[in-house]
Amino acid sequence: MVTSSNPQTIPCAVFGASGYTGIELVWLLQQHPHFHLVHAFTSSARTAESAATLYPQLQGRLDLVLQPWHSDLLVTLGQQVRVAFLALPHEASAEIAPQLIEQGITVFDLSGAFRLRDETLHQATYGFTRELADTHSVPYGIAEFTQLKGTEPLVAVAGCYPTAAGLGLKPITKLLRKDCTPFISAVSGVSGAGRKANLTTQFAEVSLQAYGVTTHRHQPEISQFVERDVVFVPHLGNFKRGIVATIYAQLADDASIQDVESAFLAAYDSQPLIRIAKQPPAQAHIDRTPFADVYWQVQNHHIVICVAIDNLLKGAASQAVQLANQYFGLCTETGLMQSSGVV
Ligand SMILES: NC(=O)C1=CN([C@@H]2O[C@H](COP(=O)(O)OP(=O)(O)OC[C@H]3O[C@@H](n4cnc5c(N)ncnc54)[C@H](OP(=O)(O)O)[C@@H]3O)[C@@H](O)[C@H]2O)C=CC1
Ligand SMILES: CC(=O)N[C@@H](CCC(=O)OP(=O)(O)O)C(=O)O
Repeated sequence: MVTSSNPQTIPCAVFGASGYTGIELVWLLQQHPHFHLVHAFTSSARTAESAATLYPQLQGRLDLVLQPWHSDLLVTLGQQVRVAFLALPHEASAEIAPQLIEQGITVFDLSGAFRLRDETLHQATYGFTRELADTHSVPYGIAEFTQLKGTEPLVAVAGCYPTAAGLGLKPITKLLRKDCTPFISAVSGVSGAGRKANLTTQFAEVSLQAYGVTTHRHQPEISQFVERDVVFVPHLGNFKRGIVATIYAQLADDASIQDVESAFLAAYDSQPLIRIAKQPPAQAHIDRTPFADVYWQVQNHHIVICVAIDNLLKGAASQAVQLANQYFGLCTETGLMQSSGVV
């Protein structure tokens, strides 16, 4: 275990470092007091390139060369690092994670490859199979609700929309009507789709619009976490980063406003990266921060919950670092409070 009185460093690597969540991880880990970034990898399609060539805003602030990943580096990597953060497409994570685990490296995976426990549901959602023997034992990482022993080989970091929806719903699920199906409407900035070129996320094409209605892969993930069916409708908005989610549900007849208040306070009072908001949170409030802002109102037995997060930080990179902090016995917010974002 690493503690602040025992300032040991933990060598780590980032995969997918040229992508949006990967470069955010690199930036967080470079400034972290306990993690030491030994390698940052791109795909094998690239040649070695400085991080500042791909992200000029880092020029003069980060002197780091991103290396193309080749599987012949595996054994050496196993001797060099203790932890790997994977910011890769789902199928690439599914392939690389077991190889890293085999080398004794603990993996924090930001993709959807290991989030759904049920193999049939995973296949129906993602369209590929996983080579991992026991997907049921992989911890699902929403940091405020995940207990890690520090011995798990793999942690499946939650998705961006599921983090927003889960943080809003999880504290009050026991207070809902048994037959209530919560409705989640959420708007994401375009960085949610990653850096690769894509017509639908090109600046001139984006106009606030719902997508994936009834088919989005985050519906089963949210449902698995809150342990009930949900309706989820994501929207793409014409802004760069952030998710603003609005959740509607019906409270049980015997649930009071005080019960709701107590449930949220019990869940979040001692959580430094959750802010109970006094007004509906805006994208600007969480932009480039590791916080989730949570707000609710009850009218009769209707509850509306609003949650805002930065998709690249609390929805991905800073949540992965939070989980890694917890894994190594550090305070959850270590190295995160001053995070500023790259993209
Ligand atoms: N964007 C977001 O808001 C969130 C994303 N996620 C998840 O995080 C992961 C990364 O997303 P994001 O950063 O947006 O994606 P990007 O498209 O921005 O980046 C993908 C990265 O993966 C690398 N890569 C692609 N294929 C391979 C491969 N076969 N082997 C090694 N490296 C490879 C790319 O390298 P190269 O540049 O060389 O092609 C690039 O560095 C995804 O699984 C995504 O679902 C999770 C939460 C939020
Ligand atoms: C705007 C946009 O396209 N968002 C992505 C979700 C972000 C993401 O990469 O999903 P994970 O959090 O599951 O990894 C999508 O709808 O697929």
